[in-house]
Amino acid sequence: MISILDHDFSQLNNFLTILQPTQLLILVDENTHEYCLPTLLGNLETEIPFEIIEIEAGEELKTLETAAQLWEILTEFETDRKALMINLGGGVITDMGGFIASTYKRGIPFINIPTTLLGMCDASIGGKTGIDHQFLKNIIGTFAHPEHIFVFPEFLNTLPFEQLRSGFAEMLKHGLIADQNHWKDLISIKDLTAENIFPFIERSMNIKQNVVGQDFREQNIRKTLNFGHTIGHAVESLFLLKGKPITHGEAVAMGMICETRISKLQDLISEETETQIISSLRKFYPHLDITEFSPEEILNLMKNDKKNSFGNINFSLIKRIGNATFDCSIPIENIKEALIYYQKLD
Ligand SMILES: NC(=O)c1ccc[n+]([C@@H]2O[C@H](COP(=O)([O-])OP(=O)(O)OC[C@H]3O[C@@H](n4cnc5c(N)ncnc54)[C@H](O)[C@@H]3O)[C@@H](O)[C@H]2O)c1
Ligand SMILES: O=C(O)C(=O)C[C@@H](O)[C@H](O)[C@H](O)COP(=O)(O)O
Ligand SMILES: [Zn+2]
Repeated sequence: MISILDHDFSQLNNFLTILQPTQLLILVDENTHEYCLPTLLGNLETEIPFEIIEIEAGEELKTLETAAQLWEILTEFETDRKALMINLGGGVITDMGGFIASTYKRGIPFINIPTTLLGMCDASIGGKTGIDHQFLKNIIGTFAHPEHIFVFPEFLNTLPFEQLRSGFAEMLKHGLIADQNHWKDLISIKDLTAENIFPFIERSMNIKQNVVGQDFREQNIRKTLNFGHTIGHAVESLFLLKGKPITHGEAVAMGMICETRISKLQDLISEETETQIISSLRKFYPHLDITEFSPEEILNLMKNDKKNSFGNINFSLIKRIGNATFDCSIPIENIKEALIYYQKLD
């Protein structure tokens, strides 16, 4: 269940009164500690004891090492199964916090309070939790729904532009895979500001919720939410590995350009549609220099994509704007051609 709330914390307070957890564990990173926690604490009306757990910000921390530290902290706090984890942050915090909560003592309840655009429109919804391992994105994780998602759009006021643009990529993806009008609305935005994006956030949340509602464990249609991620995740991992992390949304935007090209190479879309999608994405996202990565390196990482089966790299592709398909096994030559095409766009 999702509640979008305009500085109204009463629903959250009522939720806590009804649930009566034994303890609150509020997971934050250094930035959400500074920018979001004071608002949350200033509005919580509860006698339930709480602990603040802070980790450093960034994808680099979404690891097994951090997970082990967090599990240890919970045992030190003697956290029991009736405690509630509150994930206050972006996708790193909700992925990591959801993973810790869903595995500690085989699972304690958790709620997500997303503080980034990406978290609000995508990561906090749908119950995919997890961590990266050996630079493979989300390779260890669980499917576990939060008890509730509380969205306070005011948290976007302190979000840096690059992070807003990152979340916007997932919104564009929602338009491309499920709703032509949403895509049109989004690409018409001239200036990417929280104020301009705000009217379209709920539509993105609904698209994600609707898809997840049909296929929680990603056996079929949920794979369309992974459009842009087969290549995007591999490239995101490589930048992380080289110590030059990029945002998830930048990687997904690059992945969507390549996977749109693949959709064309597979004759799923016309040249006109291909051009429209790629030129719109390029308007919002700077070109990524991937020349230091060979196509083989990228392909190698894609071998561990979670959508693969029987040794095939399976893609989710576009059939038309607002409609996607999945489980498309693509010849290696076409994948390489799309990567070379992207390099030449610079
Ligand atoms: N589970 C899912 O369905 C899902 C979906 C999409 C992405 N993801 C994952 O989410 C992660 C990316 O999430 P993200 O983009 O939110 O990154 P993030 O959590 O790293 O947040 C981005 C940056 O913004 C800062 N920040 C957060 N809220 C802020 C605020 N209100 N004001 C100022 N700064 C703030 C953070 O400290 C961080 O530095 C990736 O690991 C990605 O794989 C998961
Ligand atoms: O919720 C989903 O399903 C998605 O694919 C949404 C993606 O935007 C998100 O990045 C997700 O974490 C990717 O999942 P993964 O299974 O490819 O790790
Ligand atoms: Zn994503």
